[in-house]
Amino acid sequence: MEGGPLHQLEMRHRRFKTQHSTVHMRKQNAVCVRRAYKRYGTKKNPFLILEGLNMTVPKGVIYGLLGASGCGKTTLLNCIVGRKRLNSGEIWVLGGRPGSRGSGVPGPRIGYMPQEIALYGEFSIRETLKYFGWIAGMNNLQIQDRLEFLINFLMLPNADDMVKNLSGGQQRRVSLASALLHEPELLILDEPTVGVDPLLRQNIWDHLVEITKNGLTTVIITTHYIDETRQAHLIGLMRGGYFLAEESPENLLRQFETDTLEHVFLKLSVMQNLGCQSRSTLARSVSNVVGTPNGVFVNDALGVDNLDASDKSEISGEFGDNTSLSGRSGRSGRSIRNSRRVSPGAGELPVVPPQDIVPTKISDYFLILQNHHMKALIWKNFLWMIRNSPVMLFITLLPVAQIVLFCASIGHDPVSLPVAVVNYESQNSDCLTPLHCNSTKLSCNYVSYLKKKDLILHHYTSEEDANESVRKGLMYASIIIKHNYSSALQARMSDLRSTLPWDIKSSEIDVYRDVSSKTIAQFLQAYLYDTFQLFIQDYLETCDYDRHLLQFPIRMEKPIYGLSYPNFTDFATPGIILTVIFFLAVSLTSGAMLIERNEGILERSLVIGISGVELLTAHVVCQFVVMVIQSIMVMVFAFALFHMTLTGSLVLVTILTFMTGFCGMCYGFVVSCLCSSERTATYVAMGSFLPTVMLCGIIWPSEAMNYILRAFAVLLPLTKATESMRSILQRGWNLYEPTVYVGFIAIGTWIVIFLSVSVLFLKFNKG
Ligand SMILES: Nc1ncnc2c1ncn2[C@@H]1O[C@H](COP(=O)(O)OP(=O)(O)OP(=O)(O)O)[C@@H](O)[C@H]1O
Repeated sequence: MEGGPLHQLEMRHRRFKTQHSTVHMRKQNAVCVRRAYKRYGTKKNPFLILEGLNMTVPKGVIYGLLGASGCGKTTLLNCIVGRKRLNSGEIWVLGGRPGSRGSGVPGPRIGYMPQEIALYGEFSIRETLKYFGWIAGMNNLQIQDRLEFLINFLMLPNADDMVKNLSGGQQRRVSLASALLHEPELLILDEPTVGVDPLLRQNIWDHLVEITKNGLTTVIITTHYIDETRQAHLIGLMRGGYFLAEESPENLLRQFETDTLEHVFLKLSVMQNLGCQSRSTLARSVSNVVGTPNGVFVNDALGVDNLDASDKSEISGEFGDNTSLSGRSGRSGRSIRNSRRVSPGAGELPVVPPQDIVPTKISDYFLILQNHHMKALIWKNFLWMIRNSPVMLFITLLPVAQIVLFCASIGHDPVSLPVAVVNYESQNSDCLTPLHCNSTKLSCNYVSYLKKKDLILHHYTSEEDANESVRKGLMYASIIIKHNYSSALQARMSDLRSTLPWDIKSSEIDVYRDVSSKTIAQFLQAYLYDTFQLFIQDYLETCDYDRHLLQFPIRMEKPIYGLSYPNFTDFATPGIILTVIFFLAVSLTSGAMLIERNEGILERSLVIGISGVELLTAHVVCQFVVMVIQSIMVMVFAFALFHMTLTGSLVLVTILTFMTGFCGMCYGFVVSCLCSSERTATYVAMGSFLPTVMLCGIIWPSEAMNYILRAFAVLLPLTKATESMRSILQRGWNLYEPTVYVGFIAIGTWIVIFLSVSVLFLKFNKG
């Protein structure tokens, strides 16, 4: 350096003084991070990752981001690409704030290679690049050109090889190719050279040097191979939530008088650990005025103490200054903690300058779905379904299988019930004479009526033995008929007024039941009553009486709605159809979303510019097709094959079923937003399935429910929809009936609620 220290100080002071607009300067850089604070955990128990970090990446440089595993490099990159938000501080990327309207970030201006492979194993290399190319707005010809170049350059195998069949290193290279494909302005590569052989690693670096030469492309790269970043123009050494240095590799090596960057990092870390030095002192030891390829100056703290306060804050901001004067208050001389858990309230920051207001056109508000995005997403979703066709076939047929099982197994009258009979009058012998008015073996005639009811009768000789068989669980009931049954019954019927108590008692048939199964016990009771009624009316006719004399004197006329003999299947069918369609849509949607998210492809798609609304819409389109097929098949099986009652409009039933499936899809979106793994999503789906079945009046009338629960159950998505469908099916009601349209309104409201929650979640939940 020329001149004395005073001259140098003067020169530097002048240089700093010329910078008037910090915001303007920040926008000139490819990336500019100022006073970034990022914590995980809760406010009470925070885990601080970025602690007042400043970073400046001028345009057209390769920026090597170095730091120990877990120091927060990926977190920083995620904040830069707009996938995570800082707790405080500012980030400028390509002149705008990530995520702000008109910034283009996230968007195709960025090429992002995350640390994970983040690709679909079932797609070929060509299909993978086609998907990302389409999202970036490339046409097929452009994609093909770049594909050929990247396959050769990255030494990839055949373009039609499936990603899952590639080695780990090859998969990483496909991931790198996806980031390089559309030649973005800013390339963010999280450990691209892991598992790559040294020759190819060198080629990759050469390529990065090549593409940054014209100053139009900027690269931020993280790596664990510290010495490979010698080819970077700038290196940021990250430790303890901020940068120990942000310099060119040559300067770091020169200042530390060492041959390897590893040693530089080691020395800086040791110095930081000494803790007695302020960060400005630390930086003073390592920094000097350094020219970057674009002539941008970095990290010079020398002489800044002589500047006035306003200058200091500008300098610390503008120069990616890791001496961070503005963020230094209260931290000077503090040693880095081994555990970076900090007390609540740490990290109070100066006010961040206001964000520029980007003028928005009205058309921006209508441009929610971009054609090339939708084309790529829908194509990708259908391709995924085709590649997973066995699973998709299973999922598509599952509702049909369930409705078939339901129709075949639920709601029918139980048959072949074993019953013990002790007939003391006929001694269990077969009836030799038909029913007639003077019969002395009426009991035997009644027993033959019971046989017609498809009961399996077992004859016993004593009441004790018959009851014992019930006690042992062999029979559902024992029927005991007394010695003089016929004469007692005839006496009872001939003169009601003077019937003796003895005859009343003897004309009764005693039944001992096992009522542990309420349904069976009720059916058996009904069988015995019905059979006896038929028997006694037939008997009356043989004695020339009107058979209606012994009919229960309340007459059930033909029902206004429903069948004369209503069955449980008809009652439960609407709820079962809606529940099956709803919950299969939940599991299909949440599963697809979680696979997309957990395989990392979602993150990647969002960084390249896909919006939450586009993502949801594409899933809705693809899964709606599946749901429509499922619903149509379910209805064909329920109404055409199993002849479930359908008196109303099939169109209304179909629309309601589609809406319910759509509502299930939207709930699936919410579940996938709230759950981090498929296992948790399965628990949530299962956890909501049973309450829905129990509370929505599907298997038992809601009128029988506890009144508080009933008030709550009314609000659930399927309660009103089930009532509505039941009314269409059984009563033949139309849409103008309140019960019917309330069901539609209820399910529509839930669709809006679930969709809004999902869209808001995708929009705002960033880290
Ligand atoms: N979502 C999260 N919730 C809580 N802690 C997290 C979360 N993501 C990351 N962390 C923690 O933050 C720290 C920094 O993680 P990050 O992935 O940014 O580190 P890194 O420097 O990229 O590490 P590596 O080089 O190993 O990839 C780690 O201790 C990690 O466990």
